Amino acid sequence: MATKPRHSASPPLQEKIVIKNTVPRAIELVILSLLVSLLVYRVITFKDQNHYFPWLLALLCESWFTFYWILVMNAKWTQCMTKTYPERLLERVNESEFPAVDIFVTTADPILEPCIITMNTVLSLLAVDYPANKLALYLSDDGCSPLTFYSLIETTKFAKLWVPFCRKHNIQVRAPFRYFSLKPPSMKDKLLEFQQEWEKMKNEYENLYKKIEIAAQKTFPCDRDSDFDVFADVHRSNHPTIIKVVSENKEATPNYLPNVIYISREKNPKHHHHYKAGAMNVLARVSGVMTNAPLMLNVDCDMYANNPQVFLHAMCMVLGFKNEEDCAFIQFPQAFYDALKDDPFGTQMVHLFYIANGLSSIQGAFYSGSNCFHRRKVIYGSSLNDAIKTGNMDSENLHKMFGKSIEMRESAAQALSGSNAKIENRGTPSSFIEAAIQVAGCSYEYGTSWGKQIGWMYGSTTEDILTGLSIHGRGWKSVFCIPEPTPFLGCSPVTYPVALTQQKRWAIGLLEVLFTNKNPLLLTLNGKLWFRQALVYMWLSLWPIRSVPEICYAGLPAYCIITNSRFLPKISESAFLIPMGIFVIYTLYGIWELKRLGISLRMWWNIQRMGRVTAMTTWLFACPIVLIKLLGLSQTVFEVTRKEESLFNGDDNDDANAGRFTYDKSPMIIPGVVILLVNLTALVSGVSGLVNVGSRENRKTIFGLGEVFCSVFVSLCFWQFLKGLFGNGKYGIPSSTIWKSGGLALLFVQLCRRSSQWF
Ligand SMILES: O=c1ccn([C@@H]2O[C@H](COP(=O)(O)OP(=O)(O)O[C@H]3O[C@H](CO)[C@@H](O)[C@H](O)[C@H]3O)[C@@H](O)[C@H]2O)c(=O)[nH]1
Ligand SMILES: [Mn+2]
Repeated sequence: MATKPRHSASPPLQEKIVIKNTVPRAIELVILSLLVSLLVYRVITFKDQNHYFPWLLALLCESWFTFYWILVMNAKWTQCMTKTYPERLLERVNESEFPAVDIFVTTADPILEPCIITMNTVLSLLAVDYPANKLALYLSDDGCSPLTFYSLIETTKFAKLWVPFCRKHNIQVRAPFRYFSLKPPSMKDKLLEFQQEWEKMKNEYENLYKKIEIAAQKTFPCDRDSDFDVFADVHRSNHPTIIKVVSENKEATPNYLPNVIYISREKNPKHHHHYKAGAMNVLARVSGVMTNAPLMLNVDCDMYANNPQVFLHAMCMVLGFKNEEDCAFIQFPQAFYDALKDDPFGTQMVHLFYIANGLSSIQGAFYSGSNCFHRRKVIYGSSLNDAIKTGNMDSENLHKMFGKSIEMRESAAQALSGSNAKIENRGTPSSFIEAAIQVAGCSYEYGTSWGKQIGWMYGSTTEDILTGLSIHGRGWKSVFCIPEPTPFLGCSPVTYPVALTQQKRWAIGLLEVLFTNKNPLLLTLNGKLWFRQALVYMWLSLWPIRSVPEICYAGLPAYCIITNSRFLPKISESAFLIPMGIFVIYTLYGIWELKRLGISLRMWWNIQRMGRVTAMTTWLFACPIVLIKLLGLSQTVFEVTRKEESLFNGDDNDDANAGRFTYDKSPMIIPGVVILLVNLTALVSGVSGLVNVGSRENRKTIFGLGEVFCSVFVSLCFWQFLKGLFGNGKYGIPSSTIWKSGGLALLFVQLCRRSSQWF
């Protein structure tokens, strides 16, 4: 069923499609009623228990799971999708009236984020199907690396060949490393001209690749000329601002290259630089004074544009909504190239599809940090129906909010009032270098609203979620859209330790959100965040807290077997059907949901299994880390995720080992190993106990099949850790981790034995 057509003569540029969702809703309600029945059963039978402790703990955990299930149901209740029609754009608007877009690419470390990856992202963006005079690409380099700057110069030279080639032959994949790794196009039916140009491009790209590779091996990438002088003796965490206009479209011709600007913002150990959020705010300001486009696209350095029409899809939404309030930002999905088969580490997030579609029926998708078009005025703090929106801010207020730069204040006033649409009349970026350097200074933000009310928000290592939340909190809606082919593709972690680091940062950041003044519940009470949207934000922010009930529940079956008690109804009781029903229906439903997305059974299992493992390892760790931060004892850090140029470029040179778990000394896996050891101990002692029961007539086995089944299930979830206990080299869990975990497991078993006498 489609929503009401627009009352205009021309067909719509975008449409919201509501997807029928009756069966999933019914199943979810069944699961909910079973969960509630289980809680009721527990309360009623509480007094009949010999052991109160496991029963009470199970009741508490299941209450949490029920509450969480309601949050999930709320998030997925109505499924919507937005469809765009870029082919209709030109019927509506003249190309010269397309809004300008400032493109932000962030990179932070040329080693963790190899330059060639960043440069391919840059190339793919310079080559998109959009008038080049409407675009400016800003590369923010938090690594302050001359190599990145050198690579950008060389890449821009190559782009002068590459971009016309892509446009002329309508190439679909415009990141050369991907294009040339595809099967070469069959040349038989191609013109000789194409064949020659293809060969030439391939050679040119190989040259670029080699230049960057050779430069990366030197202490300084090239001869120091005047351009590179500024990089002499800089330290990445202590240096002045460096801004270089690498290429300028002086004549503003639609077919030339977009402006290309390199930025390395000032850093000083005395000033907190706020990681990516800080970089984004500098990008917003520098681009504000230089080009001030009404839209900004932000991508991580590894997210290349895989669909050259992505800007046109975005414009369908920018121009296609009658009320701009319906479209504060446009989020395209985060998808990955060369992703590990079947998602062994559970990092690819495909199962969040239904949540994203569910959000589309509320206030719209989360902002997820990359692949997102923002309206500049929304980033500048504009709320619906307020003075900021109408641009009625006096100069004093502008000063307070945006800082002392006159150029910044003027450009902000223009952006807020919407009068920046015609950027052609501005000077070229290079005429604003001084103003740009001023606003990129590390003390510029003091006493202003940057990071608090405007720009990217500070206070969480998932600045994306916090920033999106603050936008929704001001009443705006957002749009999520998945055109074909997938608009952006990036890297997902290819080793387990990298996945752990990423997951830890997410969990810390999500939990931090709850302790800011943007707590979703506060924003519903005091702001304009919709209640249901707030519940979805709660669902997300509570990920780390979830670790506590999950770990308790995973310990319960072991506890019961060791202490010969139970936390599930006996198999002979009809109430046994309740937990069994939940397990069976939930499992089948999960499989069916993912089947509909074309996901294999194996991948479903990996996602399920890693859901448990991640909750009990990295998420658990996030809780004390955030607590320590709240107590003011330390700061949280943004650790950059390592990107691999190609899956097989790591130290494993064959794909047989791709996706195999490797381990480092990270303490994060300890709780997982403990849970595994405890459950294995329980199973062994349980089975041997069963064997012995006959000989000890007065000792009746109380725990039942349910407990044993759960214990086996938990052990299966940690199967990779079990392999790690016996693995060699990097495939083995380090012995120090095993010893520590063993000790803790032993302690747990002893405590179980003792405690069973007390409860
Ligand atoms: O001090 C910093 C740290 C990071 N970055 C950049 O931030 C981006 C994202 O970092 P990455 O390590 O790739 O994080 P991921 O976990 O892969 O990123 C996801 O999660 C982040 C929030 O945790 C979001 O910011 C990202 O957009 C989102 O893709 C990269 O381009 C980095 O270069 C900086 O510019 N400065
Ligand atoms: Mn990333």
